[in-house]
Amino acid sequence: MTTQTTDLKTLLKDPTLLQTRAYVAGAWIDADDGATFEVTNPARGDVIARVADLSRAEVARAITAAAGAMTAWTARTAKERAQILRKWFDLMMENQEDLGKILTAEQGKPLAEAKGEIAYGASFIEWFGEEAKRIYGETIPGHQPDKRLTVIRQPIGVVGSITPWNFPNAMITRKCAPALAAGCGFVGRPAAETPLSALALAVLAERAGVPAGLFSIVTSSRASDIGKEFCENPLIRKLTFTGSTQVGRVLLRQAADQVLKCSMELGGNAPFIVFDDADLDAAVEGAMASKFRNNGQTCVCANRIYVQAGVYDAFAEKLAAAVEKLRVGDGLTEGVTTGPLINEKAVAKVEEHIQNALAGGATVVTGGKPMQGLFFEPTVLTGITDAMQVSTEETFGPLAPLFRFDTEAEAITRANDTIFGLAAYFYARDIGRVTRVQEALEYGIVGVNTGIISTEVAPFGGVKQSGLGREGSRHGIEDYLEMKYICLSI
Ligand SMILES: NC(=O)C1=CN([C@@H]2O[C@H](COP(=O)(O)OP(=O)(O)OC[C@H]3O[C@@H](n4cnc5c(N)ncnc54)[C@H](OP(=O)(O)O)[C@@H]3O)[C@@H](O)[C@H]2O)C=CC1
Ligand SMILES: O=C(O)[C@H](O)CS(=O)(=O)O
Repeated sequence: MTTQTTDLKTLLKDPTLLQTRAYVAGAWIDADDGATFEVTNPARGDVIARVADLSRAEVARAITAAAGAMTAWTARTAKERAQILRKWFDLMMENQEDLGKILTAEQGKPLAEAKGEIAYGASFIEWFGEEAKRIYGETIPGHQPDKRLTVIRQPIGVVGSITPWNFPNAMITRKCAPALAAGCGFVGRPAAETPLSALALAVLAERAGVPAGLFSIVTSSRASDIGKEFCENPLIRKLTFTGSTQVGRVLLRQAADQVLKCSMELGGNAPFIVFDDADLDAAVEGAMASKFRNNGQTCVCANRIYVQAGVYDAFAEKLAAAVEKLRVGDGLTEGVTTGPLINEKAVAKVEEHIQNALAGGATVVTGGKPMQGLFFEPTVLTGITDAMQVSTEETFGPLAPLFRFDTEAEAITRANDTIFGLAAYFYARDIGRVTRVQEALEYGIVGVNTGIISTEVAPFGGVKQSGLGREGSRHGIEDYLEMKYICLSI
C-alpha cells in the first residue's frame, strides 16, 4: 500500500456531504454506546473515516420513525412525492463530482466510473419519481348485479434494505426510490466497507425535502444483527437485499418466521459466448466492458467466456491485447481504468481461481499475479475446463477465463449448467442463431452483441438461485405495493 493518505474533506467542493454519524429518524446520531467502525481506502489502505456503529436498538428506533412518517407521506399527492424525488435526483447530479470522489475513496473504482454510478443511481430516483404518479388501480365487472369490484394498490409498509459494497450508491437508490415512490418508509443498512456514499445520499435526501423519519441510513459493522432486526421487527413489511446467494439464503430463512416479503438480488455466474459468426472486435469490446467493469466486482460480470473453436485463438489474442491496455492504480488518479479489489478476501479468491486453473492445465496469456496491496493484474487464461472452480464459482475479480466449445447446442448446455441465472451474454450475427440462443439461455437478463445491460428502464433480476423479483423498470415498484381487492355490495 502507498503511504499516501486520503483527506476526503479537502477533495470535496461541499465537505458537508461527508458524514460519519448515522441518519436516524431525521437526526444525525452517534451510536448509543459511542462505538464506531473504520472505513478504509482500498487503494491506499488508510483510514478515511470512523463511522457510527449502530446496534439493533438504534435501528429499531429508525424503523419506528419510518412507520410513523408513512402516514403523512402517503397523505401527500403522488405529484408531491414525485417532486421531492425529482429534487433529490437534481441534487445528486449537481453533486456528482463530490459523490463520485466519496465513492472512489471508499470503494476504489476509478472516479470516472464512480461518477457513472452516481448518474446510474440517480436515474432510479428520477425514474421512480415519475412512476409514483402511475400507481393505477382497477375496476372489475361484478360477478353479481349488486357487486362493484375495485382493486387499489397501497404501500406495503416499512422497508428494510441491505446492500453490498460494489455499488454503494446505485444499489441503495434502486431500492429506496421505488419504496418512497410507493409511499413506504425506508431503513437502509449499507455495507460496512462503503457507508459514506449512503450517508451522502441521506444528506441530499434531507435537502430535497424527504420527510424526517421516512428515510434512515443505519450504519453498522454488525451485519447479522441488523439483518435479524429487519427480519424480526413486526413493523418491517418488506426486506430487500442485494448481495451473495449465500447471505440471501440466510436472510430468507430468517424472514420465514414472519412470512416477510423479500426481494433478492443475488450472485451470478455469467456466461459470455462468442460464436464463429460474431464480430470479433465487437465481442472483445463487449467482453472488456462486461468483465472488467468495477474490476470484475459486479454480479453481472462475464464470469465464464466460451469461444467457439474456429475463432478461439484469434479472440484470445485480441482480448489479451485489450487487457494489456488497462491501467491499474488509484481511482483518484487521472487515467486509471482499473482500481483495487475491495479487500484481502477478494484478492485471495481471484488468486485461488487462477491457481486452481493452472493446476488443471490452464495457461496464462496475460496477468495472473497479485500486485501491491489490493491491486491485481488483469488476467486472461486459456485452456479452461468445466472441472475448474471458475466454472461454478463467481470470481468477482479481473479474471477472464476462456473456455473452448464446438457446437451451439454444447454452448447452451454448458452456459446453463449452473445454479445461477442472473445475466448471460453472446455475440453472433446469424438471426436464426440469435433467436435460438436468446430463448434457450436460462437467465433473467441476456445481452446480445453487447456486454453492458444495466439501465433503470429495464427489469433487472435473476432466475434460479440468482434472486427473487425485479428492480428498475415499470415492474420495479410492484414489490413495494400491496394489492387490495374491494367488493362493494350496493
Ligand atoms: N444480484 C446483484 O445485483 C448483486 C449480487 N452481489 C453478489 O454479492 C457478492 C459480493 O458482494 P458481498 O458484499 O461480498 O456480498 P455479501 O452477501 O457478503 O454482503 C452483502 C451485504 O450483506 C451484508 N451481510 C453479510 N452477511 C449478512 C447477514 N448474515 N445478515 C445480514 N446482512 C449480511 C453485508 O454486510 P458487510 O459487507 O458489512 O459484511 C453486505 O452489506 C457476490 O456474490 C455478488 O455476486 C453483489 C452485488 C449485486
Ligand atoms: O451489484 C451489481 O453487480 C449490480 O447489480 C450490477 S449493475 O446493476 O450495476 O449492472
